[in-house]
Parts: sequence; C-alpha cells; structure tokens
Amino acid sequence: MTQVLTTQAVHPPSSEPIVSIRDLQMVFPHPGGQTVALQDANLNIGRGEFISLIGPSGCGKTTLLRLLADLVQPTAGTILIGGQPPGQARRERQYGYVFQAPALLEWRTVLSNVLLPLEVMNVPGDRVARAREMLNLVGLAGFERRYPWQLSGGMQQRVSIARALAFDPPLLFMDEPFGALDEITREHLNLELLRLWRETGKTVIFVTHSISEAVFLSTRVVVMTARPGKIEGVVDVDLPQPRGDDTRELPRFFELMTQVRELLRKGHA
Ligand SMILES: Nc1ncnc2c1ncn2[C@@H]1O[C@H](COP(=O)(O)OP(=O)(O)OP(=O)(O)O)[C@@H](O)[C@H]1O
Repeated sequence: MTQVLTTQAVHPPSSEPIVSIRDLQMVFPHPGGQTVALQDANLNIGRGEFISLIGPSGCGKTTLLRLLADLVQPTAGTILIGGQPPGQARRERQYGYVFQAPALLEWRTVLSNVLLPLEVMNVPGDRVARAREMLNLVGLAGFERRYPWQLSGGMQQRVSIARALAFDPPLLFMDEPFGALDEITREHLNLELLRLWRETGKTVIFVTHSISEAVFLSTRVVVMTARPGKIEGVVDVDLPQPRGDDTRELPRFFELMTQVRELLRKGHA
C-alpha cells in the first residue's frame, strides 16, 4: 500500500480506527474455477474520514462494502467496525447503506420510506419527527407526502440517504450513489453530501468511478486494481475545507487527480 501524502481531514481521525481491515480476501467459486474478488486488503479508517474507493469495473469495490456490511463473509482476513465484527456492528446499526439505485418503495410516500427501517426495527421514540429531521438534513423538507415516482433521480437518491441516516449510524456506506445522475446534479449532490458530512461528523466510505468526484469529496482516495482486486495505493487529499465549486479550480485539485489517475493506470498495467 503506497502512502502518497499526509492526511488533512476536517474531522481529525482518532487514534482508534472506526474501521480496521486486515489481510482481507474474498474468493467467489464458480463452475470451473474461482474469482479472487479481493486479495491482501489492509486499511485503517479513522472516525470522521471520507474515504472513496475507486478502481476498474470488477476490482472488488462493491464486494469490499458488502463485506463491511456483513452481507457476505470473507474467505480470509478480519474486519473490525468500532472494534467489533461486522455482524455485531450490523445488529447495533453502526452503519447505513446507500445503493447505486435508490431502491425506494413506490407505494409509500417519501416520509414513510424513511420511516420504514425505524418501523421494521420497532425503534422507540417519535419516529415521524426523526424521519422529518433526516429529510430536512438532505434538503427535502416539504416533500414528505410525495411518492418516489414524483421525484427526480437526484431527489430519490437524497431520500435513500435520509433513510440510511434514520438510525443515526456513525458510518455511511455509499455504493456509486450518484453514478446514474447528470454531471451538474451530481456536482450539486456532492456539495450537499459534504455539507451533511461536515454537520454530522459521520465516517463515509464511498464507491465511485469518477476521479474528480473522489478527489473533491474525500479525505483519502483508495485506488484499487482488478484481477485480483487489491489496494494499489492511497492518496491523501490535502485540499482545504470546506470545499466548494472553487475547489475544482485549484491547481492542487488537478495534481491530486493526476496522482489518482497514475495509480489507476499502474493498476491497469
Ligand atoms: N456473489 C458473487 N458470486 C460470484 N462472483 C461475484 C459475486 N459478487 C462479485 N463477484 C465477482 O467479484 C468481482 C468483483 O465484483 P464487484 O462487484 O465487487 O466489483 P466492483 O469493483 O464493484 O465492480 P463495478 O465497478 O463494475 O461495480 C467480479 O469479478 C464479480 O464478478
């Protein structure tokens, strides 16, 4: 693993990592062979970091998120989330998960989509107030009674972020949440996400295919390589905070994009 620069996080990571990944390996068997989706992955993530995972298609980014979320079990290695195995972290609702597609229930209103996980888990307290608060946080106050099909793709993805935040988890896993959106909407949601990250102090692990999105959002960019999926290097993003549209004009922004691109090329080679 290559350390390229020093970390400059807005929420300085504590000495105790919130996520610790050690010698992680994931092999999927298939008829006639096996796919090594992930090999020798090692990474510590500090509380309050914003980590992007970037790499070619099939390099194991989603697999890594699914392993962290206890949706699949590794063939070797260990993961600790807040010092606990992923299964325990899941039971304690330590993370929210935002998928590439918003995956909202079409027959439920925006408010009741955000309420759903609170209802399913029978969370005590004023659930409606909590759901409204989350919708407010993602800029959707006033849209509570709309249905998903009445919203744009970007707004639907905001609803799914509000839903993932309903339990107020310290960690947010996001798998290419803005991949299907046009560039301007994506840039707008990037700004919104950074605002949310600053206001809440959550730790975010974000999968993307976009170099500029990764550099703009992150405190560190983890570059992965395909077949077998490995961590090629980690770029520490020392751009000043808070970031805004002018961040994209900084010479340092372009330098960091070049560093990420070079690591990606190295991985491809
Ligand atoms: N459940 C599964 N069974 C068998 N193989 C799988 C399974 N899940 C993933 N794989 C394989 O593991 C590899 C990594 O897949 P993964 O979806 O993690 O990649 P990715 O980097 O997220 O790709 P993309 O950028 O295209 O979303 C791929 O070769 C994929 O075919």
